[in-house]
Amino acid sequence: MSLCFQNISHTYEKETALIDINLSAEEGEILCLLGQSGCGKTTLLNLTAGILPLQRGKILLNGDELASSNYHPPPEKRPVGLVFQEGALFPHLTVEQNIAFGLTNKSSRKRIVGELLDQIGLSGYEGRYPHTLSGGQQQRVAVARALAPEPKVLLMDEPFANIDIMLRRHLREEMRTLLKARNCITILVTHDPEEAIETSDSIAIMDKGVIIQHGQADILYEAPVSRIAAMLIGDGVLLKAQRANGVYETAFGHFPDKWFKAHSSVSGSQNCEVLIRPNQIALSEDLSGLLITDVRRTGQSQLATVLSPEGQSLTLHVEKDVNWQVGQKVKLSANSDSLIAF
Ligand SMILES: Nc1ncnc2c1ncn2[C@@H]1O[C@H](COP(=O)(O)OP(=O)(O)OP(=O)(O)O)[C@@H](O)[C@H]1O
Repeated sequence: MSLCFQNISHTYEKETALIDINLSAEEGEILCLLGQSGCGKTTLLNLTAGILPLQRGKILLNGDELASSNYHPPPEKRPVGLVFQEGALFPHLTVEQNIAFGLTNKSSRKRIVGELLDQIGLSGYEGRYPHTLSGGQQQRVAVARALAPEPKVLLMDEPFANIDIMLRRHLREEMRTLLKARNCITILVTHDPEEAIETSDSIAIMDKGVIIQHGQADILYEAPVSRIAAMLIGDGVLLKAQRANGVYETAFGHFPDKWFKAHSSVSGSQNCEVLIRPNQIALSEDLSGLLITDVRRTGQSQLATVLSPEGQSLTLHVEKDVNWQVGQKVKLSANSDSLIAF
């Protein structure tokens, strides 16, 4: 089974929300749409769910049309489940009635609800009403309700956004296990990079209605196609530079070409930005170098702030093998040839 978006574009009156989206996900895959507010994530979900009619392009499920510009089945006729930011459970229905809401076959109802309650860890909560549940429990019930009719596609729009951070991590793990067991295709919308990395199998990074990069988190981390992609996935700082004669001149020293990935070096002479991920740069003592003005030990690494001769500050994650101190003077060097520039 696969879900395929082909040449999807969408415009709201004057505003273009999606431009020529091409994307696909396979059976059992959790695909995350990651991007800043307003980049078009919810619009793509709504087109898939049937909340919005498709204006251009096609959505195919296993090769068959799920929707196109002249085929628009209503949401209830699509094999698609939907979970919103707020569970939106029916307040007057019990947990059991909420989960069973979309089930038509009475004989299998009890069994399906029982199995789902077990999987979401809420067995015994059948008769409770939504207002007596915590936020996390309500979201679990919302997911169970969406999964009960066994949709082929599950759409989740920031489902953990209103849940506190500790529980959110736990819930993400739980949901990933549940979704993998169900084997449906999940599209998860988030603007939280950590959630995208930890929950999904692949990530589509969106910006201004366009998918700028799609792939596994590690590829996106190591080889982002642009500064926006770089800053959306993983920690890092961007440092202004000018490249000339095989050297990137920065306020914090000269970075030679050999510190950079071969294919990602900016060519010729030009202004650019160097991406520095945690632990890509090492410090070494240099009495005529950059002054360390602050050091914080984070457990995994050290956050060291250095001052350029012109008074600019740069804070970097550096290895914790040397305990750097405020007042020491240092120079920067690359730990490997893995820097990239845009
Ligand atoms: N009903 C609407 N009418 C007009 N413009 C809309 C409508 N819905 C969304 N838009 C616009 O379309 C663009 C994409 O919106 P969308 O809600 O899809 O983005 P998003 O990435 O989901 O944002 P967020 O993360 O804030 O939910 C935005 O510029 C938004 O202002």
